[in-house]
Amino acid sequence: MNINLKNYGLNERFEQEATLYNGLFIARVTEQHRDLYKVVSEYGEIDASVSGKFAYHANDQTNFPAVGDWVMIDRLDGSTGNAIIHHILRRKSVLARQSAGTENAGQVIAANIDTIFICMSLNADFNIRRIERYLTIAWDSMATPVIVLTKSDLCIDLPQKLNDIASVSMGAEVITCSSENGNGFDGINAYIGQGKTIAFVGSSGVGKSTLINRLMGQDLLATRAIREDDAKGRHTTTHRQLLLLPNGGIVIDTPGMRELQIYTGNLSKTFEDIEEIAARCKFGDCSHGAEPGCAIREAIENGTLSEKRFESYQKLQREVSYAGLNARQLENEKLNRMFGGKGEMKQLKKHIKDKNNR
Ligand SMILES: Nc1nc2c(ncn2[C@@H]2O[C@H](COP(=O)(O)OP(=O)(O)OP(=O)(O)O)[C@@H](O)[C@H]2O)c(=O)[nH]1
Ligand SMILES: [Zn+2]
Repeated sequence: MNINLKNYGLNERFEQEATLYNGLFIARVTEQHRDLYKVVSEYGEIDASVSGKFAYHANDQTNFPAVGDWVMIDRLDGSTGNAIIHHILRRKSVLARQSAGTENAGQVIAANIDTIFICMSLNADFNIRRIERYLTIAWDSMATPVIVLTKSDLCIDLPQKLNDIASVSMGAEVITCSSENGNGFDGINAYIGQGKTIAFVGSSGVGKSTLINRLMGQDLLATRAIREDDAKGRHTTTHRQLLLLPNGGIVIDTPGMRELQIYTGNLSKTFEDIEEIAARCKFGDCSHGAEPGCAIREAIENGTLSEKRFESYQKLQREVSYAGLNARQLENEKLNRMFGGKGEMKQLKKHIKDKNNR
């Protein structure tokens, strides 16, 4: 079997890094099941696991391979047993689940994604705070976030909603679409092409599966309507975590992406009370520090809000550090946090600029 890994997103940067590892072969992780991986190499798909040494030195969860990672394996032929993964090539982007407050290391959901489509439906699911959280996760990942407002066929007050979104989108493009009538798919397709890796996040039921099916040109993923019809679960066989789009491009859709939705969804619910109190602060941009008329500090003083709870809320509000920055400043902030080296930074900046100029 001879597979063109460029279709799977292989580029010069990874090819070059791979030359550092003599005698090993480059492959991309297409599936993860606990300790067992599926990877695709030039010779096709093969089962793989990490070497004992690798596991020993990987002191936290984020150092283990994830779907989308480029890895170096010791064989191309599975007839002599699982391939052994010896190295992960440097990740271009990392989508990780934010750990709630504490020192818990994050968990990598997928790696080397170019574009994260943050999906929100224009009817039932519409929630600006949730978009902010997803945006934070996406900016942190180093992938480019694009906001996709789904089910436009069901929306009656689009201008108002677009207005609300504009106040938080911070430079991310906003696309309005409908899988029902196909509107807006040109906007999505602009981010799709050979070797580009994309992913869809968003609450359950916003239409991610429907969208992916439409892009795939076939009903590959069971949408909710089908799952509900199907009490016996005939359609619930696990689907592929990495899909090749018919006209080029790669979709990553792991179970972790689905958990990400639940996780962020819960956060929003969990801190509803604090957001309600904060809405009563005298100043809209109150930092709940020394400002007069701060409803949060008042609530902590009179005991209606626990200080601990407010602290954990603040920890989760990583987006606060982004507030007020424009798109360019945001990119710089991200790059600064991610890289020390100037060369790589320059390269990345150019890359992002090219992307934005498209
Ligand atoms: N009217 C309308 N309905 C849609 C559209 N897109 C999806 N739906 C419906 O919305 C429901 C949920 O869609 P899914 O694609 O299963 O949503 P999902 O985001 O994949 O949900 P999870 O798999 O639970 O994460 C289904 O009944 C779809 O038929 C749309 O553009 N317009
Ligand atoms: Zn306040």
